[in-house]
Amino acid sequence: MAPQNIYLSAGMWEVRNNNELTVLVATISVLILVILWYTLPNSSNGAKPLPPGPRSFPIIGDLPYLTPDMHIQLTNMAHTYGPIFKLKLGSKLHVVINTPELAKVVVRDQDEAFSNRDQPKAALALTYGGRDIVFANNNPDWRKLRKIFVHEILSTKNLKAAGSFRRDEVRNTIKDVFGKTGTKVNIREIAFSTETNVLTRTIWENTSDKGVETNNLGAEIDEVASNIVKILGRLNFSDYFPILAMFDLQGVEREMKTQLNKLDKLFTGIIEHRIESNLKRQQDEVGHEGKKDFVQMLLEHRDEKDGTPLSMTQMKALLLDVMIAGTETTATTIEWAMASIMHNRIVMKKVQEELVEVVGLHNMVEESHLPNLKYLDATIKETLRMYPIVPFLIPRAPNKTCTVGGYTIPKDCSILLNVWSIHRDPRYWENPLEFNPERFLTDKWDYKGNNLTYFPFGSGRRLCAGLPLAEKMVLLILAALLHSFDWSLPNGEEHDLTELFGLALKKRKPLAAIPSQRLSDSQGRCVQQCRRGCTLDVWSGTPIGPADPSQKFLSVINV
Ligand code: HEM
Repeated sequence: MAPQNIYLSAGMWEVRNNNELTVLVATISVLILVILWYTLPNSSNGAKPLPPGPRSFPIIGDLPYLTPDMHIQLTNMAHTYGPIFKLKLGSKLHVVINTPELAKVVVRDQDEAFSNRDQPKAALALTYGGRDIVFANNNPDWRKLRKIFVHEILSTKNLKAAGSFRRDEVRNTIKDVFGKTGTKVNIREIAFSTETNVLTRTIWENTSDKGVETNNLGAEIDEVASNIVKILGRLNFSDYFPILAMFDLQGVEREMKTQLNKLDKLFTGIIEHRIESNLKRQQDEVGHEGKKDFVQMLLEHRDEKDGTPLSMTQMKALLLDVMIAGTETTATTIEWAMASIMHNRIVMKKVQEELVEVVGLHNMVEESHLPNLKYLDATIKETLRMYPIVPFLIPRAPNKTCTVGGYTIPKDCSILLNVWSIHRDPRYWENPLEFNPERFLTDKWDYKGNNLTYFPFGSGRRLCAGLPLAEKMVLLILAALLHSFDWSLPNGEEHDLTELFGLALKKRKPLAAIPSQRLSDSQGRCVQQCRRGCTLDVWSGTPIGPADPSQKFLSVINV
C-alpha cells in the first residue's frame, strides 16, 4: 500500500472512530448521570448533602491537616465549618459533632441506628475481633455481655458486697503513702495501683492465693494498659486505607497482639484454675464467704442451659475491658482532679473543710461518708468537665445511612462526639475556662448523659458500663488522699495543667506531689483510738499509751 493510502486509511479510521467515540462518550455520560441521579444526594429526590468540611486531597484526604492536639484542632474547625462537619482521613469519612443539640440526635433520638462502633484494626486485634463490650457492634453477644456486666456484676448488691476490698485497698494505699511522707509521690501511679488491686480482688478474689501467679500484677497490668492505650491512640494507616490493612505496615496489630497475649495468658490461667477447683468442690462451697467474684459469676453464665452460654473468649474479653477501661480512666481522672485542686487553693481549703465536717478528725474515710461529700463530688464533676478523659468518646458508626442536622451521614462512617468542645463552649457554660466546682452544686447534674451539655461518661446505649464503680472509686480514693494528707509541689515546681491528647486525655507532665501528714498526734504519730480508751499506732496496731483528748485520731477501733 502506498504511503498516502496508509495515511488515508488511518485518517478514515480516525474519522470513523471519532463518530464511535462520540457515541460511546455520550452513552457513558448518560449512564453516569443516571447512576449519579440515583446514588448522590440532590435536592429534587430529597436526599441531603454531606456535612461541610475542608477541601480534601485526593487519596490521602485530610490526613495532612491533622495535628497532635486533635481535640483543640477539631474545636477550632467547628468555628470554620459549623456544628457538624466532615473530615476524610484516607478513604474513611469521619463526622465531627460539636453541639449538645446534634449530639442528642445521635445518642438519644437515633441511638439504635448509631450504636455500632467504628472498629479500629488495633481494637479488633485486642478484643478477639470485637467480642468484648467496648468495641463490639450492637449485636446479641454485646447485649448479653453488657447486661451481665451492668445488671449482675455491677449490681447494687454486688457492688456493696465488694465494699470491703475497696476499703482494704484504699487503706493500704494510705499506709503506703504515709511511708513516703516528705518525698515525691506519683499520683497517677498510686491511683492506678489502688484501682488495679481493687479490680483484681473483685474479679478473682478466690484465686489469688491458690496457684495462679499474681505477683507484681499491678505493675504488669499498668505497663500493659499504658501500652494498649498508646497503641490505640496511634494513627494506623490500615484504618484509613483498607487496601493496605492486610500488610499491617506500621506493625500496629502485631504490637497489640503482643500486649493481648500477656493478658490472655493471665486470664486463661485464672479461669482454668477456677474451673478445676470448682470441679473439686461441692456446689455449696463455691464462693468466698458467700461472696461471688466476677469469674465465678461469669462461669455460671458459661454453664447456663438456656439461651447462649458465654464462651471462654467472651469471658476473657470482658475481663480485659474491666482491667483496661477501668484502670486507665480512673487513674487519669484522679490525677487531673488532684492537679486542679492543688492549683486552686480555695478549692483545696473547701474540700478539706468538708472532709473534716463529714468524716471528722478521728476517723478514716468510709464509703458511708461519700454521699455527704457534696463539694468534693462537685469538684470531680468540674474536673471531668474541663478534662473529659475520653474527649471524643469512643467513636460510633451508623448501621444505616441517617440524617443529622440536615446532612446525610453515610452508613459505617465514624462519628466523633466532641465532648471536650461542648464542655468548654461559652454558649452553655459561664466562664468555661474557670475551674469552678460551685456550678455543680445543684442536683441538676449527673453522669448519665441525660443533659448533653455534660456527658463525660457518654450517653445512651453505649454509656460507660462501669459508671457506678468509677464514681465510687474516684470519690473514695480522692477523699482518702485529701483527708489523710496535705499535698504540695516539690520545691521550685510550677503548677502545670497541659494536656496530652490521645484516646485518653492525659496530663502531659505527670503529677508528682509531696504528702505531709495531716492527721497526727502531738508527736507526729498517726494514731487510732481504741474503745477501751487507749491509743494505738495506726499502722503497726501496737499500743502507745492512754488516749489523750488533744490527740487527733485517724480512726476509732473496736478493741
Ligand atoms: C472515671 C472513670 C471512667 C471514665 C471517665 C469512663 C468513661 C467512659 C466513656 C466516655 C466511655 C464511652 C461512652 C460512649 O462511647 O458513649 C466508656 C465506655 C466504657 N467504660 Fe468507662 N469510664 C470510666 C471508668 C470505667 C470503669 C471503672 C469501667 C469498668 C470497671 C469501665 C468500663 C467501660 C466499658 C465496658 C465501656 C464500654 C461500654 C459500651 O460500649 O457499651 N469504665 N467509659
